[in-house]
Amino acid sequence: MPPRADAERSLLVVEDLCLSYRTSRGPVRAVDRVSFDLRRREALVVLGESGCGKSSLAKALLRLLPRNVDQVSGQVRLAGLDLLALSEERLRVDVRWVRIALVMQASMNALNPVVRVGEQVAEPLRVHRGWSRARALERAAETFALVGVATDFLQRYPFELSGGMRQRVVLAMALVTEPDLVILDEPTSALDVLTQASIMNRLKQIKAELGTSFILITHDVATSSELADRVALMYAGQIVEVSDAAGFFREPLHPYAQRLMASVPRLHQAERPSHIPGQPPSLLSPPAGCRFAERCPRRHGRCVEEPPIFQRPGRHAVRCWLAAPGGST
Ligand SMILES: Nc1ncnc2c1ncn2[C@@H]1O[C@H](COP(=O)(O)OP(=O)(O)OP(=O)(O)O)[C@@H](O)[C@H]1O
Repeated sequence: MPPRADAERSLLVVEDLCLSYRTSRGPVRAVDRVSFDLRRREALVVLGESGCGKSSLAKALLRLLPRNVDQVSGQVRLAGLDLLALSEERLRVDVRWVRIALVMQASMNALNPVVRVGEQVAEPLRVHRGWSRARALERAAETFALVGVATDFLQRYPFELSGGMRQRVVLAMALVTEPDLVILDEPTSALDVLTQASIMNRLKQIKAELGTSFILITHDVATSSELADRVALMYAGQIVEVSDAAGFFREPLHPYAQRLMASVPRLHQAERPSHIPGQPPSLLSPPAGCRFAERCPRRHGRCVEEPPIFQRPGRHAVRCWLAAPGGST
């Protein structure tokens, strides 16, 4: 939980957020007591391997939930407004697209194939702000320029665009209403490395120019380092470390974070990258103690108990006994 002074400066404060799904094999707790805060103009990268709960977290923030969701609890406050307590109507009219836009995984493949992309980018302004078609198209053209798409592309259909261009169009759709926060779920994972880098660069410029905050969800350490001011590392439904990005990439404290960084290939590095042996635990029946213990080279007796979140100086928190006061991180 962020200290009070931080909470007051935050755009988004998430506390003890939990989400579970009903399945035929029992409840799956995909998001388990997740807490973090995000300031204006900040980019938080939620990093973690496939299945750790990143997309579920994004959906829980905006209550865009599949039917088999069993339970959502905790708090999500956007500038003081409690999103989990808000009526569905207010969430739809006042928050989604208007204040928080979500770009879902693979959404560049979900553009309407028979509508010109300019019209699709203009649509959120017509629906959520009631703007005329002409005014909305004018703003769509400005937003195309912002994301690096030539304005004559407004007239094109999705199939006439490359994957990178389609992804920029989807970003334009998220940015056109000038929301406070844009959540991007794996926005570039289907694209080649150069296109990924160019889109990340563009997001950085947009953050500086418009003051937009971002939550970027990814499994890719390299992509995440480009935009991140802060990093929240997820493992088996929980955030295990949240830290400023520079500190995280230089000297992560959680043993999972350390192993993850050691698994990333680097130039000018003598040792070969090492993969992390084993698998994350099933979210149907996670272990009672630390969830990483089974794969952890620094496991010790205390790890049979679940570690709480230990606050470190700065806005740094670690869910590991080694980070306890007097511990050896
Ligand atoms: N609708 C659902 N019903 C049941 N279980 C689900 C549902 N959606 C996700 N899960 C489960 O919840 C867990 C977290 O999934 P989630 O998609 O949030 O992870 P992720 O980190 O985003 O992974 P990926 O990047 O592969 O999508 C996984 O065990 C997944 O199987």
